Amino acid sequence: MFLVDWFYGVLASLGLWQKDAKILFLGLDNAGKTTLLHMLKDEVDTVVYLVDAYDRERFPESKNELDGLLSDESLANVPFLILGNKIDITSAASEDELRYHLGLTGVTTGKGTVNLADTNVRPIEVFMCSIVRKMGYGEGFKWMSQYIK
Ligand SMILES: Nc1nc2c(ncn2[C@@H]2O[C@H](COP(=O)(O)OP(=O)(O)OP(=O)(O)O)[C@@H](O)[C@H]2O)c(=O)[nH]1
Repeated sequence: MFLVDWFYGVLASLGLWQKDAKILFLGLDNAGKTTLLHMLKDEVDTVVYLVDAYDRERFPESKNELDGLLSDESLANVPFLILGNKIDITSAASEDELRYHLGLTGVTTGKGTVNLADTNVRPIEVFMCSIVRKMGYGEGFKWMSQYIK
């Protein structure tokens, strides 16, 4: 659902609305994907933020980037799904550890069905996953879907 909305947004902003197209943003590290995505963020209905839960060295960098997104006015009411990936690696960070390093302890809004419609609270939650093992992210997307109109 988020992908559909997101792609429609991207298509509209690129003048490709109602054209039959699937667009993939691909490129190596440092090619500029993130910068381009930042520029397209005004049409965004939800954000999925991926963190490598095994790469502890980059937690501070990941937190900085996340903080920047969370404080971006154009994303003020946008739900954030944080996916802590690579939990198939046994020494990957636990959910609590990841929450701590991302500054999310006590600030997430709750798993399951949580009605935030009449509040000013932005939905934000952490789900741990292993994308290669096809584990965990389904729950995250399900959680997120309740906040997409
Ligand atoms: N162990 C493990 N490795 C994973 C998992 N998901 C992805 N990877 C590996 O992590 C590496 C990076 O994955 P990518 O999908 O290329 O990551 P990316 O975010 O697109 O990276 P950039 O292109 O640099 O922006 C690859 O070697 C993947 O095989 C996972 O669930 N578990």
